[in-house]
Amino acid sequence: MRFWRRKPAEPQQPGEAPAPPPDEPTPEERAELHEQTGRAVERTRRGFFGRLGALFERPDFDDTLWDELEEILIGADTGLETASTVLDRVRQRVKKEGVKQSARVRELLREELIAILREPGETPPAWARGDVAPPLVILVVGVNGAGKTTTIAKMAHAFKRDGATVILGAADTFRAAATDQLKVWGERVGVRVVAHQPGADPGAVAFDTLAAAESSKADIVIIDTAGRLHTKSNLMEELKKVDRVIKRKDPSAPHETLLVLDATTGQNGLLQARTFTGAVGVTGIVLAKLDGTAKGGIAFAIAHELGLPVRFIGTGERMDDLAPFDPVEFVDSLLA
Ligand SMILES: Nc1nc2c(ncn2[C@@H]2O[C@H](COP(=O)(O)OP(=O)(O)OP(=O)(O)O)[C@@H](O)[C@H]2O)c(=O)[nH]1
Repeated sequence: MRFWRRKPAEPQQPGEAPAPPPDEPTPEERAELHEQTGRAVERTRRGFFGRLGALFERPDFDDTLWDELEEILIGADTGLETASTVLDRVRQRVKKEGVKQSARVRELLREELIAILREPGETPPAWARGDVAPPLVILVVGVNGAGKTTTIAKMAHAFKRDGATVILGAADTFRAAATDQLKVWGERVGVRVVAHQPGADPGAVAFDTLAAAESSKADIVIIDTAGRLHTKSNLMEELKKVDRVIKRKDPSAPHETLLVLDATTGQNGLLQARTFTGAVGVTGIVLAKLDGTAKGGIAFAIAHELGLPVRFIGTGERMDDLAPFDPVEFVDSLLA
């Protein structure tokens, strides 16, 4: 699956054709996305959404259907508010259309689940749009252990595969191990890592990473940050500072700020997300470890309650185990 798209050269003459629209995925890429998404939601599907099959097997339905649907959605960690919204919308349409067949309810449920995931809007991420002059800067935030470092490595690997030169910035200077871990991944992926001594100023690391990207004409910069939550206010101040340093170098950057959430923590992740979005302008979510949980319904809560798009899903521990998030693919895999 192609992730990154280079900014086309500026048109030579005024009036010359603008950049072409993003490439449509090839049938092979579609198949790959389908396989990866299916694998990532396997547990959620088996755990909760699998029960939908039996519900909709009956040709008609009665009022108990709504309670059962609510139980399934909440069980998968969509949260009460999001579950109620989806089901209210389905119910209204059922009433309006005078639906009698459960197969039609299933169709409406599918449509409303997709609509929820599309609520944050459908603007593609900066790396896929091809409208950012390099270096494209991605700031990555999230609590320790969420899967930040692994996700950064996976992203770097994917962008590199697409032909981009990538530089990583180890701005989690709080833990020496974090820098070491990023360096190990950098070597494995084959991308440069800019790092300072433990305890150094994370802003200085960000600054040097951008400078290195500029001088080497890199396409993409990904900056790792600290994620200790026990000194929350310090952490948020530190993140704000990193963000300011980046903006001083390039006022349009960071072009994306991604919050990595551990999908296995379900609704807890939502609370974390609120803390981070309050401090830095998060533009998207990465749901790491989606393959390891039956709580994949959290994706609906993220879209509906935070209004943030999910950009990537973690589908396993290997370098290739990262997939772009596709609302239709996601819902169809859950309902399969
Ligand atoms: N199954 C699965 N495991 C994952 C995924 N992403 C990360 N992990 C695992 O989750 C653990 C934590 O990942 P890290 O990348 O070290 O997490 P981090 O947020 O950088 O944590 P710190 O380095 O402690 O800040 C590792 O064992 C990863 O292999 C995923 O998508 N699926």
